[in-house]
Amino acid sequence: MQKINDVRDRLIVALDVPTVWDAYRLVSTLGDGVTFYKIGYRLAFAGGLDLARQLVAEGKKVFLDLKLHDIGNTVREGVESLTKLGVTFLTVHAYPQTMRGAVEGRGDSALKLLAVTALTSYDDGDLRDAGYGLAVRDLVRLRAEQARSAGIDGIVCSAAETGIVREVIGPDMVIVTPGIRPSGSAAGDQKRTLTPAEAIRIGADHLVVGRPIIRAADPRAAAGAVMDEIVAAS
Ligand SMILES: O=C(O)c1cc(=O)[nH]c(=O)n1[C@@H]1O[C@H](COP(=O)(O)O)[C@@H](O)[C@H]1O
Repeated sequence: MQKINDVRDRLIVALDVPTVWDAYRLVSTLGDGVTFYKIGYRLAFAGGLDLARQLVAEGKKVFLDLKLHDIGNTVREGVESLTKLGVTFLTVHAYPQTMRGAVEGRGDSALKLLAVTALTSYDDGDLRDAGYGLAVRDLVRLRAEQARSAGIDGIVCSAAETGIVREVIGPDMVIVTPGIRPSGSAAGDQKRTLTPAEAIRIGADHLVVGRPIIRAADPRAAAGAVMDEIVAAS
């Protein structure tokens, strides 16, 4: 498992809010208890890249979740541009050409690339509908192997696959798990979910949590409860 010096870094809160203003309000509500934020489609397309720079300047860690996927050359050039933002993580889809392009673009910068294996909203039936002949666990395993060969830094998967992924990637790559649901919270569109405590016990390095925190009546208390679970299970 990766060495994480500050246990707070194990929780990544997804800033899936409509505006930079909403994001700032949330970051200020959550305060020092949350050190790591994810910026995805919603904010990235609404001023989120400048926000990423700003959060980094304020000492927060940022996971830029752009899930890049294109021909290798285009991915390489896009990743090269993104190395200048100072963010910690960037996602690409775990297709071999895409991952190789991304690794070239990352070069020896500090940016860490995460490969998204099988989205946590997918089950075996959804993969079949998308034209795949593999079950979720087999696809995750294959993509984790390909990510390791390509020189990717970490894997995004459901916490339920942490065991098989760790077996494939060894101790040095990081495992980041969305689809986290504290007990009693609504799954929404997520199909492969685990609780924060289960995810940590099974060996996930970082947990991504969005709606259970950002849509809670009291986001600070919700984040605190997730963090308490993480600390107790660590
Ligand atoms: O790459 C991701 O972060 C990601 C991969 C995945 O397989 N599943 C997944 O839910 N995510 C992201 O993780 C976050 C989960 O949010 P909630 O379902 O609201 O907790 C969203 O921002 C998703 O875009």
